[in-house]
Amino acid sequence: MPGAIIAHSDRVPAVTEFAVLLDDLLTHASQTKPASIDPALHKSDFGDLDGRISAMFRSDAPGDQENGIADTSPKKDKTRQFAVIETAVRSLFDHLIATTAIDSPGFVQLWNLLDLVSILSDDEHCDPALLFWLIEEMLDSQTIAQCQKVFDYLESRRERITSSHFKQKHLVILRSCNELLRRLSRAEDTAFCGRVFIFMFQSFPLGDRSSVNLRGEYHVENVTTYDKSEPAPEETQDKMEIDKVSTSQGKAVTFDSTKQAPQDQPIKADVLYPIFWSLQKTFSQPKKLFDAESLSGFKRGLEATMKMFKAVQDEQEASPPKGSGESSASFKRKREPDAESDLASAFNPKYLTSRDLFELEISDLSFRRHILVQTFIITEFLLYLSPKAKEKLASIKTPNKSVMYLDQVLSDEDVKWAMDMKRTVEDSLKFGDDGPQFHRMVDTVLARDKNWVRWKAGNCPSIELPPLPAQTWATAQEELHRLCRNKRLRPPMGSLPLNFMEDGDDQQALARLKAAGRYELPELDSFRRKIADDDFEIEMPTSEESKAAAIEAKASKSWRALRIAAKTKLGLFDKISDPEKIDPIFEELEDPDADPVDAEDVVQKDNVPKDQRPIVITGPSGVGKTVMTNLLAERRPGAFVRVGRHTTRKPQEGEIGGEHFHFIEKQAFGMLRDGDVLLEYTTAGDVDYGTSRKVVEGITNGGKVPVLHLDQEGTRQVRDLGFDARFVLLLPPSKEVMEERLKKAGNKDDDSIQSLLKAATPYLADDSNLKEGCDLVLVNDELETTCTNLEKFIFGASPTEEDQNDGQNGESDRSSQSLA
Ligand SMILES: Nc1ncnc2c1ncn2[C@@H]1O[C@H](COP(=O)(O)OP(=O)(O)OP(=O)(O)O)[C@@H](O)[C@H]1O
Repeated sequence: MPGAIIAHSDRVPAVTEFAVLLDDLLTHASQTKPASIDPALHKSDFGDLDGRISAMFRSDAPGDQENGIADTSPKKDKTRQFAVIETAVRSLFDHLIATTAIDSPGFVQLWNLLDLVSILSDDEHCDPALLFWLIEEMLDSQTIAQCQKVFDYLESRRERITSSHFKQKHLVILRSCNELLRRLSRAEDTAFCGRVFIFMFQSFPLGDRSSVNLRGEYHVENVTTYDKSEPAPEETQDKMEIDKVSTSQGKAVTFDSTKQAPQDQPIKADVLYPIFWSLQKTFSQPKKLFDAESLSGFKRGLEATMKMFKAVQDEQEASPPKGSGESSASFKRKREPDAESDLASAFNPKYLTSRDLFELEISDLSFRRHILVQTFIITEFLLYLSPKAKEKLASIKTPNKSVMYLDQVLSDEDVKWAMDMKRTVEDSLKFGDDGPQFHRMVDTVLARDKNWVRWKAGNCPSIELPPLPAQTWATAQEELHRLCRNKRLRPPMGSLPLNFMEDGDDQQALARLKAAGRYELPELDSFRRKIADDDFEIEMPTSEESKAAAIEAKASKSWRALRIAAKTKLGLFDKISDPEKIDPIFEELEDPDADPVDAEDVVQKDNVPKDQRPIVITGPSGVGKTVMTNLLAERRPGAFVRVGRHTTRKPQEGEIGGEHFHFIEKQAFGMLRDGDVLLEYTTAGDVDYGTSRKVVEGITNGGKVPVLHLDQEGTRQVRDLGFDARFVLLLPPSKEVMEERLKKAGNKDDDSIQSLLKAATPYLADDSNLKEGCDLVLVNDELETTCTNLEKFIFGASPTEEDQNDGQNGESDRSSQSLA
């Protein structure tokens, strides 16, 4: 069929000649692939492609002489070759497009032609952008439905057609995709829009700024229309709750908090309806909040909405809907039984805003989540205007002022409002069986988005690291050699430096020298966790230095562990295939009788409880979590390991990095949080705290029981996540006793002691909410007794009455132990 066009296509002999070749190549290819887009054709499907093209475009080819266009300059040769191929390809392309329907089997000729052009452009026989010029024309000439077919082709070949010469192609790709997006309706062609976006995201490098919204424009065309008329006349009592105000678009109804009827009671759904939908305007154009009046109206509207959401939630909690979080008594209208289980049916790019649907909608969990996510985003936007955020933005070197809103600074009162609102939204997002996970997902996505916002504010600096200068490379290698040399020259193990004896008097020095720890071989298993900690640091380094130190420390620990293991577990060395992973030596030997180490293991196994789930100890700071865990670890050596939280603060006196806390920089903490590495994270003032999943897993894998010390919020988070642990609440016996103990400890000033006591107030007030979800509640009166009770609980024995009496203090209402 292509032959049909040769006759009328071109009068330039070289073009005609190439058209003949094209015809021949496609006929050959059509024997390989008779119909459909897939599979893609490869170079081999076209026979001796290179040979035939080179023969045709040799500068002394006969056609050139005839046309008087022979030019020996290679550049002109290339230009001419590109022009000839493009003209011939376009002729055939135009002909095929004009004569063949995209759905007909004959259209495979066009897909084959595109594959051929892609091969020609990769091999630099034609202009690299030719394929995308043709695609662009094709998209222009087809209906939306037909364009989907073109996208089937593009998606199936994406990697291949974008892998080389991307620079020459990227503008055409961008232009065609944007043009297509302009034609698509976000509401009706949502899925197709998504395909186009995904194609762009996957084709363009991560740091490419071509499709970044650098001017910070909002998609304001997506207008949400709703019924702005007043509520039905019978709602007379609610009339006092509403106050009509004129807005720029006409009449809208907003909520007047000053006339608000009963506190904490939501207003009626019909009254809320216009207030609720009017929020959409601000969601789609947050810059409206720069106006003080709009901001205060928006705040009131949002508060009313959240109050309603909370009421719906409370009702649903009291009488959980069957199945999927549906409405309860007061929200009588029901949906189809399993409509919600189908995500596709729950998703609609446009809100349905009929007044009749409103009650039904707000009783629907997935609908509320849409609004909550919008609210979460807008509170983040407001907090981006806070003085603190402005301070951070001030450090940007080449700021993109259009997305920084430098002249807008949020007042302290509004910052507080935004923070409170964010907290309320977060609580609501956690509602429902999968709520905690949903909240976590939203939080993670938005935390990552903040990084993009900052990148945009910094004018999209390159995220590619420049190649290392040769000199740096050479220096690093030299340093490496030096380190290796040093290692070989190290003194043999055992002759460790003795200068620690120089401190203090002779008696002290002698005592230090005699210290049992100096002569005992460390337990092999003790290296397992330490190596896991080093691995963690290597994977998620705080800084380059700490990574280098961790690599060195790991090598040293691995070497020492291997030496200890060599005495008893040499048989396991065979299992080590990678010198970086010496885990096999921590396994048990297959024949327990032959291994004396097993005797120790038996003892250790007695120390480890049957239920090896982590223990979470909650309680106010200063209640005695640390002493309790230490005592437990002393009584049951090797069985319990305290999980050090990661924190962004500096170490305090007596705190050991890696044991009490893992001290890291803010940026590293952000990476852990964004990478979903943390089981829980909380912030106190400016300091972040969080527990790494990996640290907990490292301890559990080592056959020990992790003990986590968490505050109320951290405990709530791990519980929400469904973390399988045993929860123990430790309470102070009384304010006076706690104060006395803190004073006795002597490492805190009066102010700190007072603030610790203040923070402990809910725990001293016997708040029943605190006890919810706890497996054991202990009052830390007499340390030994409390620890015994804890031990009994952990090892499965029920506390005796005697135990309970033992632990009682003077107060009649605070027993030392109760199993929740
Ligand atoms: N039952 C007890 N009897 C006497 N002193 C105690 C008792 N429990 C704790 N203490 C003392 O109270 C002080 C605070 O205890 P500890 O450091 O263990 O509290 P914590 O809960 O771990 O605090 P943080 O959460 O701030 O680390 C310590 O000096 C400790 O010796």
